Amino acid sequence: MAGTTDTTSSTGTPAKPDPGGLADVGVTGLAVMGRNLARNIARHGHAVAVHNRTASRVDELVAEHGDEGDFRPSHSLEDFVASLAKPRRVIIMVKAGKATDAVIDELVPLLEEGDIVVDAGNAHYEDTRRREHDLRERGLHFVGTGVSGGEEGALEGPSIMPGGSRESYEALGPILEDIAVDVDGTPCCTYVGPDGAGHFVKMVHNGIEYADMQLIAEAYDLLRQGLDLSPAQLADVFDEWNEGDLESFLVEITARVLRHEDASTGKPFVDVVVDQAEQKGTGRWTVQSALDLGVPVTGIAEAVFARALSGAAGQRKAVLDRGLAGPSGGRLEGADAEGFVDAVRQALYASKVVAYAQGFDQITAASQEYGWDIDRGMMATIWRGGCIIRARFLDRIKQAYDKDQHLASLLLDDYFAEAVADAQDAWRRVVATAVRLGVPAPGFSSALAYYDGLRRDRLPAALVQGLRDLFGAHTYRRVDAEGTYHVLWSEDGSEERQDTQDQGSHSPH
Ligand SMILES: NC(=O)C1=CN([C@@H]2O[C@H](COP(=O)(O)OP(=O)(O)OC[C@H]3O[C@@H](n4cnc5c(N)ncnc54)[C@H](OP(=O)(O)O)[C@@H]3O)[C@@H](O)[C@H]2O)C=CC1
Ligand SMILES: O=C(CO)[C@H](O)[C@H](O)COP(=O)(O)O
Repeated sequence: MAGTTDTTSSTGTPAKPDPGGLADVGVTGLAVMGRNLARNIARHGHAVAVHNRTASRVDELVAEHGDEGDFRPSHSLEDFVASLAKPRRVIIMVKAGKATDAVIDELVPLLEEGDIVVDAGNAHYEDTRRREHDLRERGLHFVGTGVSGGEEGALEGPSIMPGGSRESYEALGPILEDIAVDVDGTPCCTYVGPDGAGHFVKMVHNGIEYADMQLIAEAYDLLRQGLDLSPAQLADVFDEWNEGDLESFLVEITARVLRHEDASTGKPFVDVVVDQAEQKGTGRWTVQSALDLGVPVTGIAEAVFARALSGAAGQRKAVLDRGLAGPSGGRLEGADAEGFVDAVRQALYASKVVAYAQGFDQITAASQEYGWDIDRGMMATIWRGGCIIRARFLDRIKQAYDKDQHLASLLLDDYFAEAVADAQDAWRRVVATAVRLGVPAPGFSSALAYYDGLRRDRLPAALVQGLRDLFGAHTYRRVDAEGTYHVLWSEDGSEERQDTQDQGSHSPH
């Protein structure tokens, strides 16, 4: 019963708040995300204890929204912990990194065995693994959970990706599923896997978010440069695309941003914004992790590098001042222009499929590496609503993994294989046009290169292996025999088998 020691009925239904009793759950860190998450929890009938380092945020929350539910404000962590029913469920929603460690250090001595500490910020999954290990040793559950949806999602229903122990999910899951957004009767929240799994999946979500936005930006740039369409005309194009396979939150808000006019100048808003994309780091983390796991996430990497290039202001100015050669440029005319808008739509869709396929490959690799046993179909399910990358085609991804849990690549699923096959002529045309016009489209072109690489029977990696063997005796394997080999490049050019003593020093071939 809420307000005593138990907050959910045996069916997992939230119980009615008891104003005199203890709180069901606590949130510390009441900036935009924590404040809205606490309001969401309270609106769902749970008594929520609220705390923030700077006490005024607590008072503001209660003054402005106290009538939305049962808030239990505290100005000290001691009072905050004392106001919670046991096992205590504490959600930390503060700045990722040192701030999270500082809050955990202060919180842990106040807790008891069996209590649950939830980090709902954007933590690095390696930090989460470390914290989970340390807190487990002290008898506490540590749940690293991804929360996506931004300020509005936190309030109206985010997508939630919790990791940690299964046992902790038993106690926490009902509240999280309650506040998560619902799509077709399914909450966008599920248990992801042990220790850092939740934060890993959130990190990849953000990486895909970077790739998605880069592709959208390239589509906009190509159409603006190639066809001279205005931002307002492009807003209509994105609106139309949002009616079809590309339907997604990011495409929807692209139309809004492109249609928006700057109040002080009357110019299109997009033309008064400094063209340097910033980043808080989750995209970079995704690429760093992918490098360690050996998974090509070219779409995400190109997006991170494109932001870095945009931010290299000094270098860009120096190049602009000097002027570097490019194509004569010009707009697309006649047959070149005909059908180009739709070609870009198809290129965007195909490139997006590649970016998601790569992101899911990274989840697969990490799940194997860390023994997380992540259900990829469920990840697609909980990304269908609430989060920034929510999109119609996540239903298709869910269906693909429902059909084959061991699918080696999303590109192999019949639906996606056919969709990309249908789009490929347009995709090639768009990439070729971008090259011809000198419009940078690293997302589109790297996605196509990845697709073509994956399709190839033989790759030039064979030559790379030969070069490595020549300059560094790094060895190679043969297509027609087991073992590893080395050519005696500086002797008579004969081949040696390297991996077995008893095979003799020269290859039988
Ligand atoms: N903003 C967004 O759209 C999203 C954010 N996130 C993640 O959610 C978390 C919260 O984000 P957001 O709401 O934007 O807030 P911020 O990331 O701006 O963090 C501000 C909060 O952190 C607290 N804080 C900072 N340092 C400390 C410290 N040393 N000790 C105690 N508290 C500290 C602040 O307290 P004080 O008021 O005292 O300064 C404040 O409550 C972050 O991890 C973020 O990455 C996740 C998804 C989306
Ligand atoms: O977590 C998020 C959504 O789920 C944020 O949108 C993300 O932090 C934005 O990242 P960046 O500032 O690096 O673009």
